[in-house]
Amino acid sequence: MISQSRLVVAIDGPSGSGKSSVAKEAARRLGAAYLDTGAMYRAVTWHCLDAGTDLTDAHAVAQAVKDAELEISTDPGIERVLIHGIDVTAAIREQYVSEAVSAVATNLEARAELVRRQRAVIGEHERVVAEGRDITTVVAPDAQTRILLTASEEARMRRRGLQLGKVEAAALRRQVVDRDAKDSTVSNFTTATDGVQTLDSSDLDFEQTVQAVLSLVEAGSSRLD
Ligand SMILES: Nc1ncnc2c1ncn2[C@@H]1O[C@H](COP(=O)(O)OP(=O)(O)O)[C@@H](O)[C@H]1O
Ligand SMILES: Nc1ccn([C@H]2C[C@H](O)[C@@H](COP(=O)(O)OP(=O)(O)O)O2)c(=O)n1
Repeated sequence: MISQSRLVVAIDGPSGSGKSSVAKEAARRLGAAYLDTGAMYRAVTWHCLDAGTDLTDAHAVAQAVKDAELEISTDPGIERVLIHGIDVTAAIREQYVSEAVSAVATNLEARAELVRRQRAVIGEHERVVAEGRDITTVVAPDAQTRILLTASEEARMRRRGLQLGKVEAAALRRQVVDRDAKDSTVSNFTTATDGVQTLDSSDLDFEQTVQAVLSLVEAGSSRLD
């Protein structure tokens, strides 16, 4: 039984490894809040594109992120992201946002601002599952359970292709492999650092992956008892 009240679970991994869907379901079953940090990067990217911010101007991007009024649901049953009061829940998943997001995610000042906000959200909740690229290493390195969720490139491309429906092979590769290559320049989500447990989901189905995460959480909490 997972008994202690304060619980922070940190999950990182590359695109299509199952972070969002698995972390959300694990949060539901743990009665915990859920923080999708990728949605925060996507939302501020949507805002920069909407405002016509030059994504090659690092100073302008950092300023736009600092000024952004961002609200994100932490209820695993409610997916909702607002920026300056505009509901961008669906828009942030569009291909043009996926292809632009690395420009913001590789801006170190923008990252520092979002990391600060992510830590604040995590601090507001007694129990929380947070996922992204740098949660186990930068945002919440003191989390009880830290997991690097991986899957083979082939499995990740297949999953993302099924999720997106009709999408050209080249666009799929840009959204998975090329984006990960850019994002890897600022965060390490390909190899587990000390104390981070690797969970390879290539040969697991969704339910098996959720169960594996819950087992790691259980093992982590029993170590603390
Ligand atoms: N272990 C798994 N086996 C099969 N499909 C999975 C598994 N984990 C996730 N999926 C599916 O793969 C797709 C991508 O998962 P997602 O959670 O969006 O990944 P990420 O957040 O890491 O990019 C989703 O449609 C999800 O339901
Ligand atoms: N903690 C995080 C979370 C996401 N990012 C970046 C990396 C990704 O390109 C974008 C979008 O993240 P998201 O998790 O939605 O990406 P997926 O499409 O689910 O793989 O944000 C990050 O740099 N750090």
